Amino acid sequence: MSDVLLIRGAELWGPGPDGMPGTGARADVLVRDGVVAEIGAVSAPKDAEVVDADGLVLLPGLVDLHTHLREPGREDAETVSTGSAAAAAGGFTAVLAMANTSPVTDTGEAAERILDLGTAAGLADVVPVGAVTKGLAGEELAELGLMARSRARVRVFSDDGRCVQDARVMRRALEYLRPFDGVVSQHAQDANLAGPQACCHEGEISGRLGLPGWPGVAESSIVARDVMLAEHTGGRVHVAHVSTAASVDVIRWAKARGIRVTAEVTPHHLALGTELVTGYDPVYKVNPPLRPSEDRTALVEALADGTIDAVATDHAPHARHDKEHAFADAAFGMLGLETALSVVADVMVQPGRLTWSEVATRMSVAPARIARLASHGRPVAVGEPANLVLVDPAARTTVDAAASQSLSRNNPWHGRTLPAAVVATVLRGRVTARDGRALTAEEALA
Ligand SMILES: NC(=O)N[C@@H](CC(=O)O)C(=O)O
Ligand SMILES: [Zn+2]
Ligand SMILES: [Zn+2]
Repeated sequence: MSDVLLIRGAELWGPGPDGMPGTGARADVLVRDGVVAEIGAVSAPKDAEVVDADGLVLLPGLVDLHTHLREPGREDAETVSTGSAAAAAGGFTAVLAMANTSPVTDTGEAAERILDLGTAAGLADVVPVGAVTKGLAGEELAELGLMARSRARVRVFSDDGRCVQDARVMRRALEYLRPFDGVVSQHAQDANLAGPQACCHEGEISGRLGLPGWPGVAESSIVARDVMLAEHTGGRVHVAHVSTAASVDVIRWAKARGIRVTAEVTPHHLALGTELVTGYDPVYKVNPPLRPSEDRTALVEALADGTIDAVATDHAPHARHDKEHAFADAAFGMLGLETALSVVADVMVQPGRLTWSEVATRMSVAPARIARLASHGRPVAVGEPANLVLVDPAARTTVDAAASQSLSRNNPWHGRTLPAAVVATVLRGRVTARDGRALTAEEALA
């Protein structure tokens, strides 16, 4: 493969050299040695690989703050390699790998192992998230400082899958992480309000189906507590997978007060409603649960106005033998990496709620800033690392779960037709995926 790449005639919607929002102006982008070398009307050097980008949108490579890659421990559901392939196919150049693996990522060595697995796969920057507490047990702080100072330079810490329930532990984590500029990504859910059997939104539908539910207040009450702890400590809190209107209100209030809080929403919480569980199909079983339309409307508005900073997938692969059970017994979680951009295009761009420039902000610039990733979410400008995604905004694709790059098949979008498609993903100047297929590891590292 050539080390020189010419992307010809793309609409530039990522932030420009001055950091200002992109305007969609058309230009050629020449990439050499992993860096953007020239922008404008560029004649192709004779050794260049040329990608015709007529009618296509060029954005900085997407960054996912919330991915479950399952390695080590559950390589039957996903590996760093297969998850990286799904990421590249979906337009991502960096993913943050959640710590709820087996063993848990709660030491510097464990974090470095994840980093090295990502490097070996070569399809996306795999950035480990560190656990907040040892073994995700919620009691003793994990080796936060050692993870932060390791080669993996961990800045995002989360017990995701579980809430940091103890306010004292949360306070200590926020205090401890301040000098490292770290952030706690909280799975906000009061375990005492939800109950161990909860498996969908608590409301009229859960009552009718006879399924125990999570009330929305189990989430918003923890968000309220955490923003007050962030104010008290001066630390940074990030709310993972926000799912209720009340949580959005708390975040809006906290931001207005100057509290250091950020938030993410998943494509599925924007687009899918609690009524889907009436068919008892476990593909719609996810934590936090799909919510009623009032909540979804508030999430869409908050993502549009920037109260919610980022879209994150919460890509949660599960093997068939864990997912294909009666609703009450199935594992929580759904795939997300390969469909995220199309779902955002469907819910946010097509109805005119976000421009492509704002998509670049919510799916690349903001998540990179929250995770303190220096080489992602950058302006499309000369001298910047060439981490890019090329999107066809006019494409329509019917999702085929069987065609996924993920090892798992728990894809809630199967059979749905979605707008916009990732044409190419570029990581430091190398094409990592074309037309929904990631390169093989050998091709990527060649
Ligand atoms: N989202 C889910 O339903 N499941 C996640 C855990 C989590 O994100 O809380 C998982 O690890 O499977
Ligand atoms: Zn979670
Ligand atoms: Zn998660």
